[in-house]
Amino acid sequence: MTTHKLIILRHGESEWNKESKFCGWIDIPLSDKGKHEAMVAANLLNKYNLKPTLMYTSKLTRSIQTGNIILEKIDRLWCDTVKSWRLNERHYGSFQGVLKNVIFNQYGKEKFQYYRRNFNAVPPLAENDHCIDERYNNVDVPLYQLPKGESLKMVMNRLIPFFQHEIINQNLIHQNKTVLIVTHGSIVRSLIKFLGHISDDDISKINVPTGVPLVFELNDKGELIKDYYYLDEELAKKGIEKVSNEGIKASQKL
Ligand SMILES: O=C(O)[C@@H](CO)OP(=O)(O)O
Repeated sequence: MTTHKLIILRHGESEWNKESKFCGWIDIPLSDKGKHEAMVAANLLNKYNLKPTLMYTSKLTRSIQTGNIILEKIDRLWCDTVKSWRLNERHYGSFQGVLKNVIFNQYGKEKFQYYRRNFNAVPPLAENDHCIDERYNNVDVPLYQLPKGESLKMVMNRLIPFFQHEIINQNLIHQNKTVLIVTHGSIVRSLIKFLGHISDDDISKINVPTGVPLVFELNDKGELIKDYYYLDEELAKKGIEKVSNEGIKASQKL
C-alpha cells in the first residue's frame, strides 16, 4: 500500500497577527517576520526532501504570499496551484479588525475563549460584506451564500467535502500528487480534527503556530497511518504557546 504525504501549513505571521487583531476574511499581508517564517518553512521542506507537485492556497493574500515564497525558495514555482475560498480562514463576523484584548475585556476570559475555540461558537455576524470583492465573483456558490460569521463546525461544512473529494481522493490518492496546502489556523484545526477523529471538545485545546509545516501520512483509503507531526517540533511548540495566549496577556496588563 502506498503512503501519501500531505503537507499542511498555516501562513506566516500577518500584520494583524503581529498586532493581535481578529483577521478572518480581511485581506492582510504578511509581516516581515511572516515572510521569514515562510523561508524557514521552505528550508524544512528541503531538509526532509518534500517536493510538492500541487499547491492549494486560500483566496487570501497571506496564504498566497506564503505559498509563493516557499515555491520560489524550493525551486518549484512551476508547481500547479489552486486557490479556493473553501480554504479561507474562519469568518470572524463583527470581531474582524478588532484587537483581541478589546474583545477579551468586553466579554471576559471564558466567553473570549468560547468564541475563539468552542466548536459551535458563532461570533456576532458581520453587518456588512466589505471583505467580499471581485475575487469571489466566479466561485462555486452565489455571493450571498458566502459566510458573514462562522463557527468551526460551519467551517468544516464548507471545507471537508471539497478537501476529501478534490484534494484527497482525486489528487493525493488517484493521481499520487504531493500536495501542499497553505492555509489558515482554523482550517488546519479542521483538518486535524477530521483526519485525526478529534472530538468537538478536544479540538478546542489545539492551536496551530504560524509557518511550521505539518505532515500527515495517509493510506490509499485516505486514513492516517500515524499521528501527524510538525517538521520542527520545537519551533511549533513556541508558536502554539504564543497563539494560545493571544489577547490574554495584553489584556491582563491593562
Ligand atoms: O484572527 C483570526 O482570524 C484567527 C487566526 O489568526 O484568530 P484566532 O487564533 O483567535 O482564532
